[in-house]
Amino acid sequence: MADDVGSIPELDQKKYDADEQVKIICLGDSAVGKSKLMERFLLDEFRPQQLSTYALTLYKHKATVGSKTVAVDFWDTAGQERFQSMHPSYYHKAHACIMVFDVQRKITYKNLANWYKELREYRPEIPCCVVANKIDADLKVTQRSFSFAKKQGLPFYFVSAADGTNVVKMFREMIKRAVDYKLNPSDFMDEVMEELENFDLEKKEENSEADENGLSKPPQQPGSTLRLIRPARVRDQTFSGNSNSLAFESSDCVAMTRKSKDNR
Ligand SMILES: Nc1nc2c(ncn2[C@@H]2O[C@H](COP(=O)(O)OP(=O)(O)OP(=O)(O)O)[C@@H](O)[C@H]2O)c(=O)[nH]1
Ligand SMILES: [Mg+2]
Repeated sequence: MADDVGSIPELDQKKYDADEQVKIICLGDSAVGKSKLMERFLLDEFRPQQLSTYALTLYKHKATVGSKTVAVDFWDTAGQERFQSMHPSYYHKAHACIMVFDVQRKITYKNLANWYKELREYRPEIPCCVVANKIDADLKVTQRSFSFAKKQGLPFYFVSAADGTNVVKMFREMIKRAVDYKLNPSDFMDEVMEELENFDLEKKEENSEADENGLSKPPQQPGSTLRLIRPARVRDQTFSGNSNSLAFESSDCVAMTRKSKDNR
C-alpha cells in the first residue's frame, strides 16, 4: 500500500507545470464509452466486453503538436453514480476535458449538465468538448441535434469507439487545444497559483541566501504559506502496460489552505 499519492511519480501533478506535459480528463456517466474511446485512440482496437473503470486509469501518450513533442496524460475515471462527484484531484491542473454521452441513453445526455457544472467549479476556463458516442448502433442519430454543446459554446463530435469514426480527429483536436491552453492560460486560478508558487520559491531562495551569509532564518509561520495537501492514502495500486490504476481510499483530497497574516 502506498501512503501518499504525491510519492507515486505518475501522479505527482507538479509535472504538469512543465511546458511539454499536458493533462486531459474525461467525464461522463458510467458505460458511455470513455475507456473504449481511449483504447480506440491509443491502441486502435475495440474489445466489446464491459469492465467498468475502477477508480482511476492513467493513459500515457506522446503527441506531436507543431514542431513539439508533447507528453499527454489522459485521466480516465469511473463515471459511476456511487462516486457522485469527482475527486477534486481529478480536475487539478487539467488542461482540457472530453465530456462523453451515449446516444442510446438519453439520461447520459441529460447528465452532461451536472458534469459540466462540476468541471467549471474546478476548471472555469479549460477547453472542453462534447462527444456523442456509439453512433455505430444507430447512424440516424447523427441527423438529430443535441443543443447542449451549442448552448455552452463547445465543440461537438459524433463518434464511435467501436468503428473508430471521428475518434482520432477528436483526440488530436483536443490535444492541440490543451497545448494552446497550456501556453496561454486564461484561467485566473492558474495565474494565481503560479504567482504563489514563485513567491514561495523566492522566499526559499532568500532563506538559503540568508543561511549562507550566516544569518538566522525568520521563524516559520505555520499556515502562512500556500500548502498543497495531497490525498493521504491509496488503497490499491496496480501497473499494467502503459496505464496505472489506483483507488483513493477516503475522501481526502488535494486541498489548498492559505491563512492570511490577518488570520494569525
Ligand atoms: N456499440 C458500441 N458500444 C460501445 C461503444 N463504446 C463503448 N461501447 C460499449 O459500452 C460499454 C461501456 O464502455 P466503457 O468504455 O467501459 O464505458 P466507460 O464510460 O468507461 O464506463 P465506466 O468506466 O464505468 O465509467 C462496453 O460494453 C463497450 O463495449 C461504441 O462506440 N459503440
Ligand atoms: Mg471506464
